[in-house]
Amino acid sequence: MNEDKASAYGDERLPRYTSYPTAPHFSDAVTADVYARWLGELSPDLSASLYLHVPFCRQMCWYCGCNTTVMRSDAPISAYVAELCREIDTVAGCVPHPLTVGHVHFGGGTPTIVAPHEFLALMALLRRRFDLGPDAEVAVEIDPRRLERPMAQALGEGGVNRASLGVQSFDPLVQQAINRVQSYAVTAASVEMLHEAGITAVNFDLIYGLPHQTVQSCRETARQCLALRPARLSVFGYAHVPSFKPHQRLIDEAALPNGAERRRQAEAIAEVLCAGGYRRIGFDHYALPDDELSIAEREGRLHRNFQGYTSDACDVLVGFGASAIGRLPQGYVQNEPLPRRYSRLIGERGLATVKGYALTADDRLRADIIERLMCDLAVDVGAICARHGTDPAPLMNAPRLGDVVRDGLARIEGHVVRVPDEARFLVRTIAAAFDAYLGQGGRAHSRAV
Ligand SMILES: C=Cc1c2[nH]c(c1C)Cc1[nH]c(c(CCC(=O)O)c1C)Cc1[nH]c(c(C)c1CCC(=O)O)Cc1[nH]c(c(C)c1C=C)C2
Ligand SMILES: C[C@H]1O[C@@H](n2cnc3c(N)ncnc32)[C@H](O)[C@@H]1O
Ligand code: MET
Ligand code: SF4
Repeated sequence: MNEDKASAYGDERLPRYTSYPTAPHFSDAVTADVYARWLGELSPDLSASLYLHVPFCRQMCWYCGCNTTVMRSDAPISAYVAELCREIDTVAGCVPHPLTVGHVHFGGGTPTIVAPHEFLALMALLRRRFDLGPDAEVAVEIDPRRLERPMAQALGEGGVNRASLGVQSFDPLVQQAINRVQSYAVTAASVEMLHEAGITAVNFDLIYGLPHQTVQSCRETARQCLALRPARLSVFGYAHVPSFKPHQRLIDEAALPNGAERRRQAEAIAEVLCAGGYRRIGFDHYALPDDELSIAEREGRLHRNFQGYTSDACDVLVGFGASAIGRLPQGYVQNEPLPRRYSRLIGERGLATVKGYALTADDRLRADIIERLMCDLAVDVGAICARHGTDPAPLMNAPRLGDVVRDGLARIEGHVVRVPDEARFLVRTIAAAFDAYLGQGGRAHSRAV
């Protein structure tokens, strides 16, 4: 792989391909009525997963790119939980039979900001309205700075069996610069509380490319993580997009590492984690060899959804809450992102769909190719085209694919496209060669590395 080319590709702004087409291509043609009809058409043999979004935090981390707002009082949060319940009832009422659910994910924001009894009520409602098997995976995103024992216990009681903790960086200088002070002791105490509640499958989120972060500081954070032995880690490159996340202006741009430094940081974290016994999953996840994500990766059963890499092979993803995205066989739906407008829409109709996308045959083909490439770092375009009953030649002849092959980012054998390990961090670049909408979104994406 040519180093200069690799760094030029790494500086490109590209989608993360958590869906195809990506969210910027959704339109208001998909309304709540369309969603209700799509739900009504679901066949009983489909497996479903649920995503519930809680868009509140007690304090803003300056780097944050998630859909969240600072909420200091509890009353609006309780009101929001009631709206989530109304949405759950409405959706369940639109489906002609109880959906079989294998995975539930609470994301945010900080879902553990709700009161313990509210969380238990939400879980009880989900169990009443859906067919949640005894081995359903229930995962919750957690802010370790705010986790208290009663909530940890409620999570365990409610059936949570996976927790994802925001760690980001253990470096005190970096923590000051991002307005997120969180000692190693606080993180360790959260892990301990979760263990006591019976929740042993833990994920840590880390970020590189933050202000004042260095290769050395990234290595040190990764080493500290090893001591706590989470089953998984997600390692994201800081996406600095102050034009649509204005609080990111509080980040000192002069202290941000450049593209070459970001690449060294990502590689340093990978090196420490792999030396510590973790396997690399896709371009930004790491997992212990006996973790379900590692097993799924080895068996070619890895998938990609809005949370990133997953072993979840669901046919239907139902999203609840402000900004939540759903994926049905017919296409994507997205809820209103602003909590106040979300509340109003739920009050009026019980649904808050404002955008979406009806998939075409060509979208399904490209979505399959991009997902396999993002998950396996290789894709048999010939086999996927055969399944879709179409000719692989136009895809294999895409000019961008020729470019990345010429520059050593991918190899082609017959109709198989393979990404060599040294180009793993650039897999989005190769996936983009199969994206028919590339460059049409008009919105800023984050850097490829
Ligand atoms: C918990 C917070 C979430 C993060 N990302 C998502 C959630 C729920 C999901 C998400 N992120 C983006 C989209 C749009 C469509 C897509 O690319 O597939 C969705 C559904 C895009 C996005 N993510 C970040 C930014 C700045 C953008 C917009 C620009 C772009 O499309 O690239 C930053 C960011 N947010 C999160 C992560 C992990 C991340 C960057 C590494 C959290
Ligand atoms: C859900 C996870 O997303 C990551 N995260 C949140 N905001 C950003 C951003 N701007 N860039 C990269 N990663 C981010 C954090 O690691 C968080 O824990
Ligand atoms: N809000 C939590 C945290 O930052 C979970 C990850 S970010 C959605 O710690
Ligand atoms: S990173 Fe997590 S805790 Fe921080 S503002 Fe974003 S959602 Fe809230």
